[in-house]
Amino acid sequence: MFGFIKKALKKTVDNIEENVPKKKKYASPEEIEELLIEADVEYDLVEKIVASLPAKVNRVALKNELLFLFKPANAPQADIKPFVELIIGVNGAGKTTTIAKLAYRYKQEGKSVILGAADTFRAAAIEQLTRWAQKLDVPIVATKQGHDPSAVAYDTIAKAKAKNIDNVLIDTAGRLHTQTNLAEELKKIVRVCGKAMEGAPHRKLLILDGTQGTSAINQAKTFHEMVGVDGVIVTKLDGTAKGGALLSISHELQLPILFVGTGEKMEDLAPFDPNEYVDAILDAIFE
Ligand SMILES: Nc1nc2c(ncn2[C@@H]2O[C@H](COP(=O)(O)OP(=O)(O)OP(=O)(O)O)[C@@H](O)[C@H]2O)c(=O)[nH]1
Repeated sequence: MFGFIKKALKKTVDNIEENVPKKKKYASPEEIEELLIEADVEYDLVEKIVASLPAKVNRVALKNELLFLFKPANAPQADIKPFVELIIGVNGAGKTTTIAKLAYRYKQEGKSVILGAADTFRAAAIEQLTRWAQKLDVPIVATKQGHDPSAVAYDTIAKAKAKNIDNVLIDTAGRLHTQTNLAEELKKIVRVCGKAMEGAPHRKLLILDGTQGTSAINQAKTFHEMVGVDGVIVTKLDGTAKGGALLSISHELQLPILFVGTGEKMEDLAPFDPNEYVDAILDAIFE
C-alpha cells in the first residue's frame, strides 16, 4: 500500500519544488509560508501555522505541527452487518467512481457488496453505476429515473439483509433544482435507511473533488450542515497541484479524511495516512 499517496502528490510536490528554494536542513517561517501557499493551503491557516514557528524550523517540528491538523478516523465497527454507507457530494466530484473503488476494496477484503442507485435524478447516474456493478460483478438495486431515491435506499438495505450481504453502498444525487430540495431528499434518505435497519446509515461519506483545492470546503460545509458527514474522501489527488488543500479541508471541517483517489481505475483508492502525506510534502523542501 505504501507510496500511493506520495505518488498521487507528484504534481503538488513538483510545483513546490519549482517555486520554493532548494532543499535544506532548516527553513525560515517565510519559506514555510511559501511552501504552504504553493500547495494551496488556505491563507488563514498558513498564517496560523507560521505564527507558531520559531525563526529556524526543522523538519520534525514542522511535521508535528502539520500532523496536529488532522482529525484521526475512528475505525468502523466491525460487527455491523450489513454496514451501510451513504455516498454524498456534488455531481462530477467522483462519487460513482469512488463507490466502485470502495466496492472493489471490500470485495478484495473478502466481503460481499451491494450497490444502491439512489441518484434517481439523472438516468446517466443510474446507468453509470449499473455498468460498474456489472464490471465488479456485484448486485445493484436500481429503478427508473425520477423514482423515489429513499425507496431505492430502503430496498437495497432490505436486499442486503435478506441475502446476508456485508456492505451496502448507496449513491445519492448531487444536484437538484434547489439546495432545499437536495437537503430534504438527503434527510429523507437518511431517515428511511434508519427504518430499513436501525442505526443505518452507519457512515455518511462526503466525496470532494481534490482538483478544486480549498474551494471544496464551503461545499463540504453545506453537506455537513444538511446531514452530518462522518468522513471525507478526496478524489483526483493525482490530478492536481493543490494537494496541500487537504490540510485546510481536514482542519476547517474537523472531519477525518478516510481515503484519497489516486487515479481513475478501481484499484486507485488509498487509505489516507497523514504521516505519509505530510512526509511527501516536506520532502519538497527539507533534506
Ligand atoms: N485522475 C483521477 N480521476 C478520477 C478520480 N476519481 C474520479 N475520477 C474521474 O472523475 C470523473 C468524474 O467521476 P464520476 O465518478 O463520474 O463523478 P460523479 O461524482 O459520480 O459525477 P456524476 O457521474 O456526474 O454524478 C470521471 O472521469 C472519473 O474517472 C481520481 O482519483 N483520479
